[in-house]
Amino acid sequence: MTPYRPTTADGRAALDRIQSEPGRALLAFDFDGTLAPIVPDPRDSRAHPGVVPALRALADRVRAVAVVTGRPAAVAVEYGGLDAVPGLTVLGQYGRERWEDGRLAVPDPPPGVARVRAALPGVLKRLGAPDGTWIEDKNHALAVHTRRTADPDGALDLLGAPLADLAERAGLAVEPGRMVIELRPPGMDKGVALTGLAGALGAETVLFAGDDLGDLAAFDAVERLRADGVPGLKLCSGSAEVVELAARADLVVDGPAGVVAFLEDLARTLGV
Ligand SMILES: O=P(O)(O)OC[C@H]1O[C@H](O[C@H]2O[C@H](CO)[C@@H](O)[C@H](O)[C@H]2O)[C@H](O)[C@@H](O)[C@@H]1O
Repeated sequence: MTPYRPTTADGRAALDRIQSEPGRALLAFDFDGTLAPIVPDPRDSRAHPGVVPALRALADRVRAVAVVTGRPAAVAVEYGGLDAVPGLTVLGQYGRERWEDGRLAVPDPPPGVARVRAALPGVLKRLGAPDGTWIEDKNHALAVHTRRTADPDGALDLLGAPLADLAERAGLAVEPGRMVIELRPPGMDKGVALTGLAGALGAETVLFAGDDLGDLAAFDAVERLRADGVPGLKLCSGSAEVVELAARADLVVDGPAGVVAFLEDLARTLGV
């Protein structure tokens, strides 16, 4: 008997279905904050040590396991050691990139990304961005991180409106996240990515686990799938930093360690 009981009837129905018919289920996960603990420098991010064993155990029993991340797909694979999970799909850059079996499909970035890349250092200087502000260049997107400044929230307040203006002039979208503002191509989000993957796989049940604002689009997608008769479970990797996801989730666990414990329990329930 599993100790995990979703607080919603829809969530309980979905978890029951995953347990009774795992071969029809898609299990999809965000990376940072869900599979990997949050760390000050994004380059130091690594999956929780329990992630790969748990995903490997489940991969043989379910229809598919996927990671849907704002990271470049290859970076998530490297930082997560995810190439050890057989059959895993990684949709990177909010679904623009696809990694499978060591093969990576990446479209060209739109020209606005190069314009933002050229302008961003000058914009941050003019605004007086505090020490510790860091630009992460993801090739398809630029992320401005404030976690390592003295006042991360204050820095986000200072930078938010001007970066939104810069993104708009370059034809890019703004993606706010945990102590970060991303300027990225519009037209794709984790909901579009998850819906497309679930449809392509013919998944009859979907679980999505996330922790950050960019994961709300995937929660929206789970709700749309439910309305179409596909049971879905919204799992939140909870933190004090983001409360919006917990409010929308069927089940909240305590950060990446809680996600791993949930996956280990699911694997035990499935007899693997
Ligand atoms: O979609 P995700 O897999 O959750 O990726 C979202 C962004 O995560 C990374 O930033 C976050 O994690 C860092 C490492 O723990 C942390 O330092 C930072 O404050 C967080 O915002 C990543 O750097 C971004 O590129 C991702 O888009």
